[in-house]
Amino acid sequence: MIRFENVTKKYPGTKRPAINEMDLEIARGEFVFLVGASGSGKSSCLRLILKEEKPSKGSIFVLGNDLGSISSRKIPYFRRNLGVVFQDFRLLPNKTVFENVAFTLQVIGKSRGFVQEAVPDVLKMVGLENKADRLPHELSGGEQQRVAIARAVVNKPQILLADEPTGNLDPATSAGIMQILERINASGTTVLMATHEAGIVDKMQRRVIELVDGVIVRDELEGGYGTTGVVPELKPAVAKGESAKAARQEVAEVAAQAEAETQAHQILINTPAPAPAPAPATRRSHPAPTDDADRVSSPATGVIHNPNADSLVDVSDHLSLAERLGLRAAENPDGDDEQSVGPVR
Ligand SMILES: Nc1ncnc2c1ncn2[C@@H]1O[C@H](COP(=O)(O)OP(=O)(O)OP(=O)(O)O)[C@@H](O)[C@H]1O
Repeated sequence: MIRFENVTKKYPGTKRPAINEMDLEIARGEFVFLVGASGSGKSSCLRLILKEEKPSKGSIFVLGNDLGSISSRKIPYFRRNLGVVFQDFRLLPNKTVFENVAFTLQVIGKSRGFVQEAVPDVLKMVGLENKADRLPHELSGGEQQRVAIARAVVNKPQILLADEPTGNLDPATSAGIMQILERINASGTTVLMATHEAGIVDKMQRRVIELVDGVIVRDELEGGYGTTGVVPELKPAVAKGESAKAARQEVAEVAAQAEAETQAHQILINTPAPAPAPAPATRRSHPAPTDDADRVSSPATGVIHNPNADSLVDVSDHLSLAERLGLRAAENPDGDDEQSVGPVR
């Protein structure tokens, strides 16, 4: 489902690569934590999967697509199979909960009937069915993140990428978010989550991939947050699951060795855990969603236009979000006027 083959990513002007000769395979339906110190390459990994960044070397395959062969014009279509959740929620401040979630579907041209059915369903799934008319600043941080998750999964993506989704939330709220992500995973969506939250990783006991300086140093099938530097560097195999199995064996050996040393020297080792706060916005009244089945966008004007409707919806202030969510191409490299937002295939 996701495969990295000898992938290196080096940003211009940097001395060492953010991702260094990485081999990785994630199968359909897995729940995978990406852990590692700040700067170890977690976000770079997610951006490469989203094709927000190109590898300097190597190949990346996602959902059967070789990302190197997807043209810029096709990227928004590719990204419709991927949901993304960020630490800072990235909601549209002047739109209600319903509108924030509906926006994703409207931009990709779903009909009003579809929107009216899908949005309440997904809001129910995240427990916000009674807050559909609230604006983001009228919600708690946890509720805002639940809206962001609803928005990410309303189009039933095959893969959900989450970059520190609990980073701004307290532990109890984070636990609620993790339950939602588990439910989404149980329904068949593959989840890849970058996190620093040791407590969450330890509790869930899912596959854990640990990065140090852009290199996978641990790939454990049912792992905890772990302790960077204790586990020796691994050479992950390309074949599915091989690296995880190898990691498990290595970890077991290291654990046995550590246990023996601990007994011999009577050494006690302690581990800590973190948690910080959220962000708000402003109000504007909102119309009911319009029929967007034939809606197209003009990258030049930043306006979504439904040729069958009387009105234009100005989304110029939302373009970067649409781009970020992969719903609209940032630019048309072919230089023609072909629209990058269109009907679902
Ligand atoms: N756009 C960029 N230009 C140059 N260097 C970058 C860029 N993005 C990331 N880097 C560098 O690449 C390395 C990996 O960064 P990345 O954001 O992937 O790490 P991370 O593990 O997600 O960190 P954090 O946990 O702090 O979010 C870091 O050294 C970072 O400074």
